Formats: sequence, structure tokens, C-alpha cells
Amino acid sequence: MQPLNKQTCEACQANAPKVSDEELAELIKMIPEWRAIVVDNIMQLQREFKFKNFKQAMVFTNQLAELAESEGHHPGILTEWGKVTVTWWSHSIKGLHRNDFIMAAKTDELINQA
Ligand SMILES: C[C@H](O)[C@H](O)[C@H]1CNC2=NC(N)=NC(=O)C2=N1
Repeated sequence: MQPLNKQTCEACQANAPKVSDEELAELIKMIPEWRAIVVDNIMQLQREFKFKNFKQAMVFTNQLAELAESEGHHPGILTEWGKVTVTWWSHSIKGLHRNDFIMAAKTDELINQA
């Protein structure tokens, strides 16, 4: 299997399967800086990224927006002074799809390239 950051998102329909508990346990090991949280009964992946000012946080936010558009999968983004909180989940299935883990790995890659 290719590393998550080299995989691409597949179209996610409302009837697509959520990741199973077993898959979640395996996939989360590949993105150790992310935590699984539950908001309004929806499982999500979240990570905070720290920056030295607002401008740098905004640069990252815009890079992430480009990545999201290129993959057709979009995160929740909270941009603050020195911090960006990124949250991935699949709206269409109200939970976590493999796409979310791929996107979390690609988000990590953006930072590693910076
Ligand atoms: C039509 C379009 O591809 C869909 O609405 C996509 C867009 N981006 C998306 N992003 C996320 N995170 N979840 C979705 O279900 C989703 N759906």
C-alpha cells in the first residue's frame, strides 16, 4: 500500500462506508499528531499547527485551501494569530472516510515542505 500522503481522495457518496474501528486504529497510527474527536456525534480528525504570526498562519491556510480544491475534499479551518486548527471529516457520510486520513497526511506534508 502506498503511504497515505501519496494516495488520492475518491468520490465519497452518502452511502460510502465510514472507517471501521479496526481501520481507524490502523490509520491513526500513520498520522500520530492528529486526534480523533467527536463533535455533534460526528467523528473528526483534528490537529493544531503553530506559527510565529498571523501572516504565516494565513499562508498555510491558503496552501491548505489549494490542496483541498485540488483533491475535492475540504477541511474545517480556524485561523488565529500564530495558530491554525484543521479539522477533517466527510460531510456526506457524517463521519470519517479514508479520504480524511489521506488529507490529514497531505496536510502534514504541507508543513514538512514549508
Ligand atoms: C460535490 C463535492 O464533491 C462534495 O460536496 C464534496 C466537497 N468537499 C467535501 N469535503 C468534505 N470534507 N466532505 C464532503 O462530504 C465533501 N463533499
